[in-house]
Amino acid sequence: MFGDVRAIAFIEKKVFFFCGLFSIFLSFLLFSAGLYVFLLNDLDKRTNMAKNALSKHMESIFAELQQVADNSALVCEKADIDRLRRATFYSPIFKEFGLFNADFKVYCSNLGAINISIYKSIVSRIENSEDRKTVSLMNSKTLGDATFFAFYQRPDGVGVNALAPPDSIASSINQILLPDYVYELTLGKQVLFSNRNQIVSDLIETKKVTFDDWAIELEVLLTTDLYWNRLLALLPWIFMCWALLSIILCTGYFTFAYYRRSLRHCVKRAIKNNAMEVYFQPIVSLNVDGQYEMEALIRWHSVHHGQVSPLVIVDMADRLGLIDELTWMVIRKVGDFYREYPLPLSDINISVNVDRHSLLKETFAPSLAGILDEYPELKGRLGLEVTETSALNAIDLPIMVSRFEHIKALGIHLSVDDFGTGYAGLDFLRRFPYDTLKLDQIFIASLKDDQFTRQILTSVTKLAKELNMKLVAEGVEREDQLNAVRELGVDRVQGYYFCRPLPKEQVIAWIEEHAAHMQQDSTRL
Ligand SMILES: Nc1nc2c(ncn2[C@@H]2O[C@@H]3COP(=O)(O)O[C@H]4[C@@H](O)[C@H](n5cnc6c(=O)[nH]c(N)nc65)O[C@@H]4COP(=O)(O)O[C@H]3[C@H]2O)c(=O)[nH]1
Repeated sequence: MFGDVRAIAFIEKKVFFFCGLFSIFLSFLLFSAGLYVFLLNDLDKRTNMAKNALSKHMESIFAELQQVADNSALVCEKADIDRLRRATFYSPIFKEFGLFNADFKVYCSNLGAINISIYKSIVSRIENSEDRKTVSLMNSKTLGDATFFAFYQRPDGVGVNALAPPDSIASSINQILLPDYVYELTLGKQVLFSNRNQIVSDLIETKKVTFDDWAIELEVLLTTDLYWNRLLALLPWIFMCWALLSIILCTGYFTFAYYRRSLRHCVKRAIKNNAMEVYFQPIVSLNVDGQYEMEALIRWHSVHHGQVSPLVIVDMADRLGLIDELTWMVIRKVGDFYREYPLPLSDINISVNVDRHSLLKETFAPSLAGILDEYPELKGRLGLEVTETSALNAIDLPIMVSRFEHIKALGIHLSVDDFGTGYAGLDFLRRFPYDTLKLDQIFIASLKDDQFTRQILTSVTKLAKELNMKLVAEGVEREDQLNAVRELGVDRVQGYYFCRPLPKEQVIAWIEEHAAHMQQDSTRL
């Protein structure tokens, strides 16, 4: 087994290279596509988190304003100014608080009494707002050009405004979005915060959310820079994935290759793909009629296992549960042979080997009838050779007899193959309607020198004649064997003496040559 694995590994050296190449491609594909999807999701998630954080921040801002408004009156005395100062001191973001009246005049601030009118555009926004709140970005003397203003007016007209640097609003979302994402926070048309100027690469995706209550818009940008930086950080993982995938792919490949090269799989595939060949061996008649028959024998040259013995094929097919498929394949090939050479084969019967267990199956005869319909040229010419490998029990015996009758009714000739090697006793011959008895080659080999074998074969020959069965001697290789079987009264001979099993074209050539010889012999007589 290990020798085989090493052989495969040697032949398939380049597999390592391709597995490695494919794995690295796959690892990069997995990680780059995965990262892309992850970042898109993350952008979505983080933008929504930022939106929630900003909403909460705005709520806390107005809660602060509401608290200051609740404690204020329409006066601006020292106590009021001190209160506003305290509010400023304790406020996390506001740097200035002011109070305004129902006419939208700011009359008091933490710096002292003042008198400033609120812009009309702001007034109308407060008036149009359901809960009388609004925010704005305006110029302020203390905090500069773009100062964040928040306004809240109590139902009785007393209102509070507060000023904060614009980036204090953005601070609530910085933790969520920075440093990964570039974002821009705008209020109306003005920018509260933006780090857009940091963008040096292309954009992959932009996500926008708006806060309709405050005319605030948040735009979060996913840049290719972030993508590549993250991918670079994932390099160690990509290499680990590459190594792992390479191992998995190579192991998978070699296991698969080993399995594909196993005899089991090769036999299975060859039967399924009809990839085996059938050779034909003539069975020559010793009578003057010169009539002969042929036996179809399976042959298979496997790419991985070379020439495989028919006995091994049959055994493996049996173990794989494909013995019937093998039989049907051989019979169909015999049918094709008749179709291809109708004239030379017109008077020749061909027999096929069949496993006895197949014959016991109820489906065997109907399937065979189906093939005979498919190949009418087989009718009356097909024979089956059955080897007796085990004794039939009392249950199987009557079943077998009825199966035999069914098969014979289809016009099929039946032969006992390898007679003498199995359990087929003389009583067995009387019970079954066999047409032909084939004497196993083991007897023929020892016939000349072994008195005992000669005696057995003499009585078997006698019985076969009594039962009106044809006799075939298998494995006749030499002339002395031929003379010995002739003396016994055997009328047909199969063996290398006449012809080895041949592929179809060669056996047709043999038939034509043999016919020519017969012709010459008969004219000489
Ligand atoms: N030494 C010697 N051998 C000779 C001589 N003349 C013929 N043979 C060989 O004897 C075997 C005769 O076939 P079998 O007894 O049915 O024995 C067959 C048969 O039982 C089985 N087999 C072959 N083809 C099939 C098939 O299609 N289906 C099934 N179920 N079994 C098959 O495999 C066995 C072996 O087949 P093969 O190797 O083709 O061997 C063949 C044939 O090549 C000879 O003069 N000397």
